[in-house]
Amino acid sequence: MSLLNRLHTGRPRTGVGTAQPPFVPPAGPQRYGAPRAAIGADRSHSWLRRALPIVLAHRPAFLASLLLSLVGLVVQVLIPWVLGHGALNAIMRDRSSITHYAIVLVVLAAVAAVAGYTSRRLLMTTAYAIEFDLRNLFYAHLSKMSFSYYDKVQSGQLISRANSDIRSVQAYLAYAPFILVQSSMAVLAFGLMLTVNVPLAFVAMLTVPFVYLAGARMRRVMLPVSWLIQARLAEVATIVDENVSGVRVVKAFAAEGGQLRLLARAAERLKWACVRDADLRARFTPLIQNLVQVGLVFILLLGGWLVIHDRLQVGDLLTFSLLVVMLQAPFQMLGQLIMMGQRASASAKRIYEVLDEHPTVVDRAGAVDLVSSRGEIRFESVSFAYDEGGPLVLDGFDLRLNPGDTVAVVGRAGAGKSTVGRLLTRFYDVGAGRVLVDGHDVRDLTVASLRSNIGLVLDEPFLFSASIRDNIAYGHPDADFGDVEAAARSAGAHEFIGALPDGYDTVVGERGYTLSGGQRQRIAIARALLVNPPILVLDDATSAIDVQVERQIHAGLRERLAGRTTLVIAHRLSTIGLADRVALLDRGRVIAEGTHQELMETVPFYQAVLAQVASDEEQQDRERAWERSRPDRQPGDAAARAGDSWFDGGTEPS
Ligand SMILES: Nc1ncnc2c1ncn2[C@@H]1O[C@H](COP(=O)(O)OP(=O)(O)OP(=O)(O)O)[C@@H](O)[C@H]1O
Repeated sequence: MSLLNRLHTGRPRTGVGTAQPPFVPPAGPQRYGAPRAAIGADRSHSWLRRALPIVLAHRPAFLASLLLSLVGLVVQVLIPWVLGHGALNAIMRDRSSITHYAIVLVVLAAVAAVAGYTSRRLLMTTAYAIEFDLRNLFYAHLSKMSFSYYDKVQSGQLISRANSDIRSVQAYLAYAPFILVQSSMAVLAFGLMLTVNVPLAFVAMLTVPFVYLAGARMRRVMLPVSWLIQARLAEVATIVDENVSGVRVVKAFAAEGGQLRLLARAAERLKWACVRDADLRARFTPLIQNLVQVGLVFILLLGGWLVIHDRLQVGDLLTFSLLVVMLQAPFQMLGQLIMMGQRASASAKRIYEVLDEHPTVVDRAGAVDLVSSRGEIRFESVSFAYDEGGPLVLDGFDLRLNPGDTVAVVGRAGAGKSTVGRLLTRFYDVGAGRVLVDGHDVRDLTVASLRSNIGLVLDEPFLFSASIRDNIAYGHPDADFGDVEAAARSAGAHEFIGALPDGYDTVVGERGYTLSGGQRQRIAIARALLVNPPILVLDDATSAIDVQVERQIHAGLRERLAGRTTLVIAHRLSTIGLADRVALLDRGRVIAEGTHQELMETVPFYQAVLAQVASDEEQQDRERAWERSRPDRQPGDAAARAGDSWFDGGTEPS
């Protein structure tokens, strides 16, 4: 039994089923699961309120941490109070009581230490759990977004939002309540002051309204700067990302200098924003922190006067001075909290900008699964533009493929050939008309089931930094080695893979750049064949393969294509040979259909298109010759690099 047939057994040949229920994370400990909560959907709410469900999802550990921090705090505040009393008692009344007070102080210090450690440990764990949830949420959202979204965004922007923005939101969500609890030390200290001397307690707090005013001003001026920093961090990330992904183009054009200047300019702009931020911090932070010290001056003045006039005990004055110093730490933290809050607010808005975008291609209510398609495809009066109100790429496009047909779509460059394949797979939805598979509008089918019935091979295949075997088995990870090898043979890849140092275990470099363009394409064809889809779309899938090798691949493919519906987006003369029928595309519609021979004989425009294709091929041949002469294609290097130990500091979770 062939691989093709084997993979089909056990499933009905054709039909539709009910839509799959939404993904439910597996039960049990959520170590690597879906995020525990989502960001609030109401955009009119503040960023903090929208983020609250994520924090609340970690309530037990979070509350325990806050409670312990409160315990530690109360004990810390009690220490000066006990000290003041101890001093007073020992000096004025009973000297022997000093031992008793010393023991109480040691016990209090021990309780404060244990509570402090445990609360911090719990807080850190919660902080990273929040970060984990935020990042998963962000990635899960990105994975749902449609192609039209990725057409517009820069990957550097997304990377920066997934990293530094999430980090600053996490820091605030986790630490703000902790800092607020710590700041309640000020309230406790004030309460104790009131029990000692009421007028003196109010004098100690004289400067607090000024602290509030300075804090409010600081918040106002820091928000735009925080936003600017995050935006410029993303700008730098984008340039670095483009330089790394596009390093071959940069080097081919000897444009390193220009790119460095571009990066330096972005880094300079980032530096300016950071310095502005530091300047504002330097102005406001000491002001907020030291206003409290001014209170100490008033305590000493009034307290000293009261002691001299026997209206206050020396021990009470000592307690007061210690309590005023205790006020300082919360106010220091308050300054920090304001800064963190401004950065988190800017970052949250940048994250929400992504999360508030909705995918345009989604499962409709009542969508059904396409199960083992027969492979009947129809495009009916399809019109499509990439941008709303933009030029129509397809305009009244009609095409029919019966089960088992192999049809090539041919047209000038930019005529819309690849767009036809993208509409079939619902990378985009049609503007008007319908695309039908087995008689079902593709919009009435679940996206996942539709795509699992279609194998798509693109002219620029993306390979992952993994072994060749894993790359081929990407869509079918459980496939046994025999099937992987059979798919590779059909794609004409087996021989060159066998010649690599580690054969199928050879790890390819990022995006598969350690292989030639033609080798990458053959692996991509094998990857699609292994999934064994009833429908195959070959979008210029052999463009980088020598004509000789392509002929061999065609022989293997023909065997595989039998009984399967194949749409060939043909940019090459030789590829057209794979098809039984050709559809000629011009100005968004099919203007002629027939065999290659019929069109050659009867349609002069077809001849003109093929003449253009031939001239493009010559250019591609020249580029391929250059690619072959590149010195940086060393498959063995990638394997060696992949074997490098990158982490020695512990055991990573598997
Ligand atoms: N993601 C996109 N966003 C906006 N316009 C696009 C997008 N992709 C393609 N286009 C435009 O749509 C038109 C058709 O593109 P398509 O890739 O389908 O043409 P093609 O016939 O396959 O071209 P080629 O033979 O050069 O690969 C082109 O004008 C192209 O500029």
